[in-house]
Amino acid sequence: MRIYLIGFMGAGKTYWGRQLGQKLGIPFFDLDELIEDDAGKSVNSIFEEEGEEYFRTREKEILYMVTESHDSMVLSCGGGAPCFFNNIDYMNQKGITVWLNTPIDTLLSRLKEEKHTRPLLKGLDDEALRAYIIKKSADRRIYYERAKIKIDDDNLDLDNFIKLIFNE
Ligand SMILES: Nc1ncnc2c1ncn2[C@@H]1O[C@H](COP(=O)(O)OP(=O)(O)OP(=O)(O)O)[C@@H](O)[C@H]1O
Ligand SMILES: O=C(O)C1=C[C@@H](O)[C@@H](O)[C@H](O)C1
Ligand SMILES: [Mg+2]
Repeated sequence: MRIYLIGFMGAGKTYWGRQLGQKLGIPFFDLDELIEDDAGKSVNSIFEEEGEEYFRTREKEILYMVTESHDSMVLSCGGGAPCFFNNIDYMNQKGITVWLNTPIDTLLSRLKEEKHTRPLLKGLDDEALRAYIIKKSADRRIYYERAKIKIDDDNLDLDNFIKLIFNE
């Protein structure tokens, strides 16, 4: 069983992925962390030094590598991963895709604190950040909504989170 968590930056993919892997007793990976380990530098530095296009190519390659080498895993994807190279179709073929459709206000309050770790958010003040989140999440919706499972509730505990994924 492969579970792919997708959704906007700050949606909670890394937060939930780690807990889910532990609870289900299967390996957990974070795609951004795999890319960082492989490159030996942060996502920020990759964007700065190699550019976004290079990052997206590595993102796809590492998505495929970790998928092909694990029949069972939880993979927390980066916010843009499903939106490039038909990656969402690939993930749908290979496992269960789960979209964390976290409300804009929750995203905003989380991302205000963490702008510096996300290259696409650097330098945005609070108002510009809100506008960016609204626009970019609307643009990306066509990819996110192709997930097999959609989670709208941002106030769940782990057991209820798992029940939603397995339709219990
Ligand atoms: N359900 C939650 N309850 C409390 N805090 C949360 C929850 N989900 C996420 N957070 C916190 O919000 C912040 C952003 O979450 P996280 O890093 O998991 O986002 P992400 O979806 O992985 O984003 P990215 O696409 O940028 O990797 C983190 O500080 C995390 O601890
Ligand atoms: O939403 C995005 O495009 C991104 C999200 C992060 O997880 C990282 O993958 C990177 O900062 C880009
Ligand atoms: Mg993350």
